[in-house]
Amino acid sequence: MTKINIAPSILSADFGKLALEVAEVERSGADWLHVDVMDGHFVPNITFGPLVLEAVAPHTKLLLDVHLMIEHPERYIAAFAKAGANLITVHAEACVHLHSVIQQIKKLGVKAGVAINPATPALAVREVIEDLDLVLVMTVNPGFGGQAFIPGTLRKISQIAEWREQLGLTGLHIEVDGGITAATAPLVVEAGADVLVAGSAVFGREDRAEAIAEIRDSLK
Ligand SMILES: O=C(CO)[C@@H](O)[C@H](O)COP(=O)(O)O
Ligand SMILES: [Co+2]
Repeated sequence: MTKINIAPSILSADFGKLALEVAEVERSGADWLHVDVMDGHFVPNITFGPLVLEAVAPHTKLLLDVHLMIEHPERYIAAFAKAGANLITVHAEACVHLHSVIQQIKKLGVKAGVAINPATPALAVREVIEDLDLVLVMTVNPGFGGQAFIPGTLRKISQIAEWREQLGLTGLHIEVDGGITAATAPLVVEAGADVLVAGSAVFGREDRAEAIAEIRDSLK
């Protein structure tokens, strides 16, 4: 059976006590920590940069999963790797030379992911899929937490899972991001996802252990 990883997104955490928030989701059964970087250009919202990641990194042993929603990600990859990123995901829509950006990430000894927006076809990752550690299928339009899951993204998850199977890419993760709750988690896992980002569904709840357990229980 495939292990399903739950990755709380710190976008919905209380930034005033970020280290405590991160420690709490780690104690509560999270597998990865999802770090949403937004630049106010690729997406309308602005979050944080490598300095905040560097401040968080010593407070957790969770895999640091950095989601770059920024233009020109190639300019910032080295800084995020140095700050402690274990996995860096760039958007296909933000990279003119996607293959080259993936190689840049891997040369730094960091795992590489490519994200696609709801309107971007799965084909956008097909030519590079064999070089990747992860494909991130956005299940909402990027920029904000707390949005509703877009059901039309399920067929893309299935398509990517089919390529994973056909090409024997057993180590390739399929991550989903946006609107993941105990209600939508079974649908995306059924389609082939194995990394579930959950922002508001975890940090929006008082009891984070209960929130993570509810998502896991929904998969039984
Ligand atoms: O990348 C993003 C948003 O652009 C996400 O990682 C959000 O943080 C997910 O939030 P929820 O939909 O789970 O509240
Ligand atoms: Co994200």
